[in-house]
Amino acid sequence: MLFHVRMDVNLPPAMPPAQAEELKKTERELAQSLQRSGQWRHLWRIAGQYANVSIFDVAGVDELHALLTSLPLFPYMQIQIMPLCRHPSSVRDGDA
Ligand SMILES: O=C(O)C[C@H]1C=CC(=O)O1
Repeated sequence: MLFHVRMDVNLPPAMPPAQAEELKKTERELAQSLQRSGQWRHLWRIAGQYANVSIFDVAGVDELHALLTSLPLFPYMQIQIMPLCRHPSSVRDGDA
């Protein structure tokens, strides 16, 4: 099942820079691992914002929830989720 997810990151201004860098590093490693496994299908930066638009390919909402809450930056993100289904006019076969 595909989900469109928008994540807006808001790190507290008072967070020590070294802690922020460590969080971003561990987030990057996990995000890249999930991309290689195919669960995190697309990852795009929203221009000019500390935010991304992503497409996840997971079994369902429970797996998506577990994945998102496992992200190191999860406590500092606002997340919007849109479940996707195939558009009848899409010329692509399969999903996305
Ligand atoms: O930078 C972000 O958009 C937040 C998060 C998503 C992937 C990653 O490496 O960090």
